[in-house]
Amino acid sequence: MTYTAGGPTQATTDGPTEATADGTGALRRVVPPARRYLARRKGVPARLALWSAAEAGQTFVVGYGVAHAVDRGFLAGDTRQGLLWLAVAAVAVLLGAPVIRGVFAELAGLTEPLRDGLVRCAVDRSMAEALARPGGADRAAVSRLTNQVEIARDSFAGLVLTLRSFVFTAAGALLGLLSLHTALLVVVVPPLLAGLVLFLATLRPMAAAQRSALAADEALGDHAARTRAALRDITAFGTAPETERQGASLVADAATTARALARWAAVRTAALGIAGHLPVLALLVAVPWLRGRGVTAGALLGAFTYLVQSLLPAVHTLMTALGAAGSRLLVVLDRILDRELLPTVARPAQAGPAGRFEQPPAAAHPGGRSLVAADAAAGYSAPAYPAGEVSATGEAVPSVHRGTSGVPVPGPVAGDCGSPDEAEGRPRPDRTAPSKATATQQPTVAVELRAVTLSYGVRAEPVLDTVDLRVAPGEHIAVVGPSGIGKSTLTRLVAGMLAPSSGEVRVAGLPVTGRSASQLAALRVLLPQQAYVFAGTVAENLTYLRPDACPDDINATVRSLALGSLVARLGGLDGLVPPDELSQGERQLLALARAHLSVAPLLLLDEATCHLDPASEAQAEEALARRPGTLLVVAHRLSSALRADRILVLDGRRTVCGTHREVLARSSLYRDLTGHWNSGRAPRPATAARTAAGDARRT
Ligand SMILES: Nc1ncnc2c1ncn2[C@@H]1O[C@H](COP(=O)(O)OP(=O)(O)OP(=O)(O)O)[C@@H](O)[C@H]1O
Repeated sequence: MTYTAGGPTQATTDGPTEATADGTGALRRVVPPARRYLARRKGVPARLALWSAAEAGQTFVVGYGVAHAVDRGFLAGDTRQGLLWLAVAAVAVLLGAPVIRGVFAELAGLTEPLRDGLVRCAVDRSMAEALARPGGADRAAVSRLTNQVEIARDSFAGLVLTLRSFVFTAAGALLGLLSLHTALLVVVVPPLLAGLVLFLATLRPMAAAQRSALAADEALGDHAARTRAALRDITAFGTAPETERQGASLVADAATTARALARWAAVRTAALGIAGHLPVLALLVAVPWLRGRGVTAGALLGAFTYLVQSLLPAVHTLMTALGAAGSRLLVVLDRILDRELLPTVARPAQAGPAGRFEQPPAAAHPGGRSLVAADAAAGYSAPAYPAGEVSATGEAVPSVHRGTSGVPVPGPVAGDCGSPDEAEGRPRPDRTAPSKATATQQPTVAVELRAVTLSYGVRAEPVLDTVDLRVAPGEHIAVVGPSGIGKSTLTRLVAGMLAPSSGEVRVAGLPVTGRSASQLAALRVLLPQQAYVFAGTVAENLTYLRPDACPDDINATVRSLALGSLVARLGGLDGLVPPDELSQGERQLLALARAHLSVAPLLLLDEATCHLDPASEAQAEEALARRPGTLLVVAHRLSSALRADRILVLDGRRTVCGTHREVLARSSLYRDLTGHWNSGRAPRPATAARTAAGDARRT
């Protein structure tokens, strides 16, 4: 499949890398639209400032009224004046409600248009992405984006409120200090400014670090999710070490970015300490000096009150809000506004005449594209998993070509699975690997197992134990045995996808262990139970393993497998295959036809006909048996076993091979199996069979 661990890494780190490189990427991108946004709403901040001033005045009047009611009224014995000042304070309290309402109404004038604009962006992007991957639209993306919009709106509102409160509180506190004594400002302002400057200096690198950490986390998550989805193909193509290496590298990236973020967080904490606590300390240390300059005890007490009650909490809130909400806002805005990710929004040329979005070229075919094609459209076309679909039927293919229909179809990976035909973008067999002609000329044995033992773990009981087998070229072999006995393991060994723990496996006279994917591709085709087809034309699906097949060959295959009606229903050989709309059996038929058309001298069918009815299975197996070459079939029906020249009964150490009559005579397990197949009951489970074998070995 297309999934490449390299792909996501590249795709997701491009932006962050840029942002990290100069530390200003996100700010540079976000500031111009933010300026334009505010410029269009100049009146709103001004009105907000007026309401904020009124709010500050209201707060001042409440305190002022209470103080005078006490000092000039009740304590001075003038109850009337005391009540009058209290009435002033009460009016101020009552006026507080409309003032707060005014503040929030103006705030909404700033935040709600922002939200609307961002929602529009998010919807446009979702539409663009849905058009770019028909049938594969990521519905969760819409919810993710709208969630991000809410985050942006809330962060923005919080920031505006905090900034506003800081400006008015700080101004009030500094004016208060100034009114008490100018010397107080000399002591308080330097550490306050130093902390603020240090804090502002951390903003850009911190945002870049946050973005990088986020991107690294996403790349890692993406890799994990895609690896999980591609496990089967990764195993099939033996690319686990490469996947693991890429995973380890992404983990290292995530750790590095998390450490960078932690370093900046430490600097920010230091800034908070300097601005938030140093002024109080400085004031304490400077008391003798201040007293010498005529600052009274009452003024000192007032200064401490201003610092502890107003200024420092305001600084703390500002830094926390700017640090958390500000960075978050920057990152989220940058993502939502990222034009690179908005193809149809950013490029009006793609809009249709009526202003409707036209489908991008990759989407110009009906739905049901395979994951391969969808991933490729999403940008993951850089191949990482060496392959050639050869081994695993039809689609575990890492790169995407455009077929003659213009539809992306899986193709080979340059360098590792045979050189692509540049003219047609089609796979070619590896010329260095033995061709069918040479393979059939040279070897007298098509498949050979020499004392093959395979255990999946060091201490695990062997699944196959010193198995010997020789299959002649052109022979048709059926492999039977209860569930879990090792039939698939055997096919994977013969296909070269598993290395034996001991012994040797040869195909066409050549050891398969250690061969490259392309060399193995020239030797055999393995069809697993789960048949893959990809979104492309019928012809592209059928000729994938033999791109140079002529129409006569294709038609002969279609006839041999009785595919005529299916092909006709799909619109002929040029009709498009909708993978999601085919039944399992139809998919198996297409995969079988593809194998039939291939020139590999050995076909391995691992229950590849299990979804076919007995008649279709018989037709397919007979067609594949007539095809020049050797056929090894994991049989799940007696009829399938009876069609073979010989039957290999896997039964632990008591594995037997021979004609139906021979194995019937020699293998109790085979007698058991045929009895069960005839009666339709489940055969004896492998574990029981293996326990019996183990018992036999021990005795
Ligand atoms: N990758 C693996 N790691 C560990 N054990 C495995 C692995 N693959 C298969 N096995 C074990 O090896 C044994 C044989 O499995 P295998 O798939 O070859 O059996 P099978 O005969 O094909 O079974 P079935 O008919 O159910 O497909 C089973 O016990 C299985 O659990």
